[in-house]
Amino acid sequence: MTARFAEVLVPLGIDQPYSYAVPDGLAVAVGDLVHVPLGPRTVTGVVWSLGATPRFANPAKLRKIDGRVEVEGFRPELMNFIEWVAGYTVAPRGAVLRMALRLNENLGPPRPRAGIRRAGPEPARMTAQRARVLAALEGGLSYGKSDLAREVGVSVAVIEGLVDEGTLEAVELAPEVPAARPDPDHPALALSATQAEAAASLAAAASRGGFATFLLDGVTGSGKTEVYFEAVAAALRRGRQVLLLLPEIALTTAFLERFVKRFGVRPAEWHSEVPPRRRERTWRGLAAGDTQVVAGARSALFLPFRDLGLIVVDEEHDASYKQEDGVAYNARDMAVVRARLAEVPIVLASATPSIESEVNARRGRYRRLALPSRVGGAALPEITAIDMTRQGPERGRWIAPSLVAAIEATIARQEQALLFLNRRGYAPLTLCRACGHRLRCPSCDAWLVEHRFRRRLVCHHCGYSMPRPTACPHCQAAESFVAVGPGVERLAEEAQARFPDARLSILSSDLVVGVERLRAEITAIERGEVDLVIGTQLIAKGHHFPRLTLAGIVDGDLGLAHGDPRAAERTFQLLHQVVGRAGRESGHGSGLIQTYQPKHPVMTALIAGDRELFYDTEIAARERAGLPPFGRLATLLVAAADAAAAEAYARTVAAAAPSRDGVRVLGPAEAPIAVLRGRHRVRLLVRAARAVNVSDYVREWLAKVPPPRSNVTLAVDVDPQSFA
Ligand SMILES: Nc1ncnc2c1ncn2[C@@H]1O[C@H](COP(=O)(O)OP(=O)(O)OP(=O)(O)O)[C@@H](O)[C@H]1O
Ligand SMILES: [Zn+2]
Repeated sequence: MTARFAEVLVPLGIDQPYSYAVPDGLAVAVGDLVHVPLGPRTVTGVVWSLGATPRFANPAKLRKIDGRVEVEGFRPELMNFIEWVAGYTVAPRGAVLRMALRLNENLGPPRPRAGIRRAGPEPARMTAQRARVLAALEGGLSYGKSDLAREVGVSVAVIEGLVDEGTLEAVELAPEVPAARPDPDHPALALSATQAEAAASLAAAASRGGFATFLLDGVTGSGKTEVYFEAVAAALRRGRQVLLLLPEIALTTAFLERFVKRFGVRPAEWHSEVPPRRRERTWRGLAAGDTQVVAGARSALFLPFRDLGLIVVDEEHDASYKQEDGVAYNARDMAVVRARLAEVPIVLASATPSIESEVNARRGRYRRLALPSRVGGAALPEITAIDMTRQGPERGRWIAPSLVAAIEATIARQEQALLFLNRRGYAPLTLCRACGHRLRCPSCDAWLVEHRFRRRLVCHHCGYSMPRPTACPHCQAAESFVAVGPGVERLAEEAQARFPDARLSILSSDLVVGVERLRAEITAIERGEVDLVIGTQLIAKGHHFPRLTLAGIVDGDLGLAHGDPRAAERTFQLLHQVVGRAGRESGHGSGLIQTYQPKHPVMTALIAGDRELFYDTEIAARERAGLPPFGRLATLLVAAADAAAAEAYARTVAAAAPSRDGVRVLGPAEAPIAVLRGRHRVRLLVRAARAVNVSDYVREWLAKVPPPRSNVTLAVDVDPQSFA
C-alpha cells in the first residue's frame, strides 16, 4: 500500500515537518527529496515520515507534493544526524536540514555545459589577462567557461570579450565523466616504525567498521597525514566513503598533492571556493556512491554519504570548526556524533589537541595513538622567550634586536625565517595627537584598523571602511593622526627597512586576494623563493616549508588579553603550531617568542617544550572552575538596534529561567563586543554541572519565554567557544 500523506521537513527555520498529500501515482519513500508548495513558492524538502493520516489540518485541504527530485534520498543515518544536531544545538530541524541541502536550487536535471576553445587569430589588442586565457587553451584544449576564468584568474567577461572578437568560440562540452577512483593500492611512502604501528591500528578499525574515536596525537611534522591515509585506504578497500575535514581547506594545495601521491587522484573538495556546479556534482556523487573521498571544510559534515566508512578531522583543535552564525555547532564534536550514528571510526588528529579531546584520551574514552617524533628524526624547535620588558626594541619598532640578529643569521645561511603576528592591517588603533580622539567603527564597539595597502580604515568586525581622514573629526586638527601598535603591514615595513636584500612574502588574507594567488604564494615559499615570510594565522596551519628554520612570534601575548575561558588554550595551540613550522626538514629549527609575560604558564610550557605541563595546568584550572569539559556552558545572546530594547528583553528572558540543581544563570550582562553591526548585545550565560543536559534545560527555558519583538533577536550557543 502506498502512503497517502507525507510529513516533509523544509530547509527553513522551522522545527516541525509540514503535512502534504502524496498525489496518486507518485511513489515516495522516507528520505526522498521532494518539491513542495510552501506559501507562494516551491521549496525542496525531505520526506521525514509517511503515514495513512496527516499530523496536521484537514486532509481535504492539504496541498500536494509537486514531485520527487531525481537524486538519491537521504539515508536514515543522515536524518538521525540532523535530528541529533538540532536537539543538541537547540536549533529548528529545518535550519539544520538547510545545511545539508545547501544547493537545493541546483538539483535540477544535469544541464549542458558551455565550453570554450580557440577558433581564430589573436585579438587586435593583447593584454596580460587575454594572454593567460590563450595560453591555457593552447593545444586545442577546451574548457568550461567559468572553470577557465577561475583557473587563470580572470573574469568571465575577459573570455566573453575574446568570443566576441572571434578568437575563441563557445562549444557544448560532453557531460563530465565521473572522476577516477582513489586507488588504495597506489604505491605509498614507506612509513617509519611508529607511523606504521599507528597506521595499522587505524586501518584495522576502518576495516572492522564500528564506532571508535582515535586521537592521533603527533608532534608537528610527525607525518600524521600519511598515517591517517592508511585508514582512508582501508575504508576504500571495503568500498566505503571517507569524509576528511580540514581547516582552511582552500589553502591546502600541498594536502591535495599528497593525497594524489598516495591515491593517484585528487579527492573531491567541498568549501565555499568550489564553484556551485562542481559542488553539485560532488553532492550527487556522494549520494549515489560514485564519489569516494571528500575533503572539506566544516560544512562537509552534512553531506549525504551513501555509505560512510570513516571520518578524519585534521587539526581537530582548530577554532574554525566552530560555526557561530545561524546554527551554532562545533564540527569536531558533531563529527564524533555522526561517526557514532553511522557506526564508523573517527580519527581526530592534532599536535595540540583541544582540552576536551585530551581529557577524553586521558580517561580512555578516546584511543590515543602517539607519534612522539618528527619524520626522519628531525629535532623539535628550540624555543626561547624574548622578555620585552628588558630586551625589547626601541620605540616605534616591533622586532627586538635578538630576533633581528636571528633573522639575519638565518637568511645568511640561505634558510627561511617566519615572522608571525596575528593582526591584519597596518595598525590596530589610530588616534589624534592633539585631542586623543580614537577612530572607531560607527556601528561596532571596536577601533578602526588602518590598512595602508588599501588606504583605508577598516572595521574587522563588520567590514565597514573609510578613507583615512585628513583632519580629526573631533578637534579638527589637521594631519594629527598617529598609528598605534603594529599589524602585519607595519611589521613588513620594518622588515623591509631592516633586511633590504631579503625576498619578503607577506601573507594576510586581505593582502593576497583570492585563493589561487594565495596558493601560488604558498607554493613559492615551499620552493624556497622567499627568505622572510610575514604573516597572520594563515601561515600557521599545516604548512610544510622545507627551508624554514626560524619562527619569530612578534606578540606572544596577543591572544592572552581576552577574558575568554579558552584564551590560554588557544594561545598555546597557535604559538605551538607557528613554531612547529620551523626546522621540519633541517632538524635545527628555533622559535623566538616576544612576550611581556615570560612567566605566564603558556610561555613557560612552550619554552620548556613541555606540552604535558601545559595540559596538566590547564586541565586542573578548568576542573577547579567547573569549566568545560568538567562543566557545561551555553550562552543566550540578545541583540537589538536599541540598547534599552535588548536589555529589557534580556531581563524578560532571565526572569523565565527555570531553577534547577546544578545550573546557574549569570547575567544579563553586556557582551564584550557590546555593539556589533549596529546591534546592542546582551548576554546570559548558563553554567551547569556536567551531568546536566543543557540543551534540554535551554529548550525548556525558551518554551517559557515570550517571543522577541520583531527587531530583537535571541541566539543560543551550546558549548560557546569564545565569549566575544
Ligand atoms: N614515512 C615518511 N617518509 C618520508 N616522508 C614522510 C613520511 N611521512 C611523512 N612524510 C613527510 O613529512 C612531512 C611532514 O608530514 P605531515 O605534514 O603529515 O606532518 P604533521 O604531523 O601533519 O605536521 P603538522 O601537525 O605540523 O602539520 C610531509 O612533507 C610528509 O610528506
Ligand atoms: Zn564595525
